[in-house]
Amino acid sequence: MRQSSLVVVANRLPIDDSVAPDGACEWRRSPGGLVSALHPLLRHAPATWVGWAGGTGPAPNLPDVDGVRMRTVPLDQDDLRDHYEGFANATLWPLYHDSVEQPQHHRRWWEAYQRVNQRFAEATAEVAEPGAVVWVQDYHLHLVPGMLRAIRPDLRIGFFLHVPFPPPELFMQLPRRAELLRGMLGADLVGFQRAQAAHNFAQLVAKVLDLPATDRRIGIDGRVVRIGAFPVSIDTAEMAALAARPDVAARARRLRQDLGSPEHVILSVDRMDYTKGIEQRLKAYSELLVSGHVKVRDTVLVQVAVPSRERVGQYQILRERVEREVGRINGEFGRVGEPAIHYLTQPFDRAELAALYRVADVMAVTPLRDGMNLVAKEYVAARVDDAGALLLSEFAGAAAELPQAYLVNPHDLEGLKQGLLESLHAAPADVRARMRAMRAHLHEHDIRAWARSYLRALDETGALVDRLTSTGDPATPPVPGQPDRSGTPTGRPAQP
Ligand SMILES: O=P(O)(O)OC[C@H]1O[C@@H](O)[C@H](O)[C@@H](O)[C@@H]1O
Repeated sequence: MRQSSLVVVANRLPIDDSVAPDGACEWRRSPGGLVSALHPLLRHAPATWVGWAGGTGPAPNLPDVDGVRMRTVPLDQDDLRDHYEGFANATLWPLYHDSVEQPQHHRRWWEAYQRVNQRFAEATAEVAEPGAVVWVQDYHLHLVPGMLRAIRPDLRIGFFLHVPFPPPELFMQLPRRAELLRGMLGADLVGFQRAQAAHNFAQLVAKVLDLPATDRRIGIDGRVVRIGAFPVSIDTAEMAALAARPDVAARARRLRQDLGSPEHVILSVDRMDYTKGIEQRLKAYSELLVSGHVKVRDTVLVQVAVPSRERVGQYQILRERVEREVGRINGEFGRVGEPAIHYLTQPFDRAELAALYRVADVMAVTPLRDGMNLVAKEYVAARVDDAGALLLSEFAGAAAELPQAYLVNPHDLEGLKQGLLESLHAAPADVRARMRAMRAHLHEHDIRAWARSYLRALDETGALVDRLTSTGDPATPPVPGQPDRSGTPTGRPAQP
């Protein structure tokens, strides 16, 4: 078994399968996301990515992807239903997003969650070389740090949560709250998107486990676990380069014509998820049509809603409701060849997405709760022309970093309507100034800065990151507000 000095562990492998022209199955690196973030670091390691390849068959033996080894963890039908669709996405996901849908609790789901986490921990233990750095990602794998430490105490283990971490009042509902917290504390560093989440975690650890905890450090079993905020980001330069391509700019012009050359284009791009506030946004738009503040010929809404977790009941219900509402609005306000809403459920390739971003005068990103929301950041990165208004929910993690967006509370229907109108009719100079400031922020705080700052904080000696970044990639200075190697926050803290 080949072993690696850096191991990333995530529920999904960073690859997609597609069918080659000769009919064979091909695996390709998935565009965007975490893999783009880590790739520049991983390729110098050598590194292994431990994850699920999708589906429920036997684990495929995958080739290295761009120099990164793939270690597949199989899930069977029961694991898929009880671990992924059950405990991860019908218990934790709604609970962590303010319980906007009711979290469900089933003992069978918890058993599957433990079983699958143990499988991930064992696979990781096999591929990590002595003293390796292991970075565990997200809410599907809360127990892995603890389980892994029990097998391999020599490892340096990090855990990062991409979604919000809820306040104690909500988390306390979990029947297995103590086990989940203990699992995370198997790590040396627990990272969150926002400082508030780290605070929630420290409070819970003190309350549920009776351990000494501050917002920075927790003592357990004679060890110190550090906690902190590391807001995740995107590959800003890649998105900007894509959006600046002449073919993408031409495609954007064409899209505008295809939309009927309206005065205003509003765009929303979401996974079909009840946390994204799609229904609230449609209601606001529909009321603006009724009151005549928005007219179909002048303004169009393009709503991309890519189906997600389709076997989970709450997602099925949402899709039906969204589609009924889109149909109603188009029936009532559209005309032949002029729908009020252009509704698309297909996933887009990156170039088409960049063209859509470039055509959007207003990008409406209004989730009810979101760990970060990378679509908001992608839109900003794509606006190389400094145009375009970002309408952003206060409840997206991104709002703390992009205060120049037009911020709204998506639970407040009148406020949402007001925000839409304000961003639609904002003075071009104001729009430009805001966009420029947001682009400058993302230029500095990109995904590489995020990965490096996290790994620096995890690997306190700095040996690993120095080795990874000494091969051509210029070292990035610590990100303001995030811990440096000594765990000391630097510069301006991320806003709450
Ligand atoms: O993996 P899924 O269920 O298709 O969801 C997409 C992503 O949704 C994100 O918001 C989660 O934090 C990721 O971990 C997840 O991969």
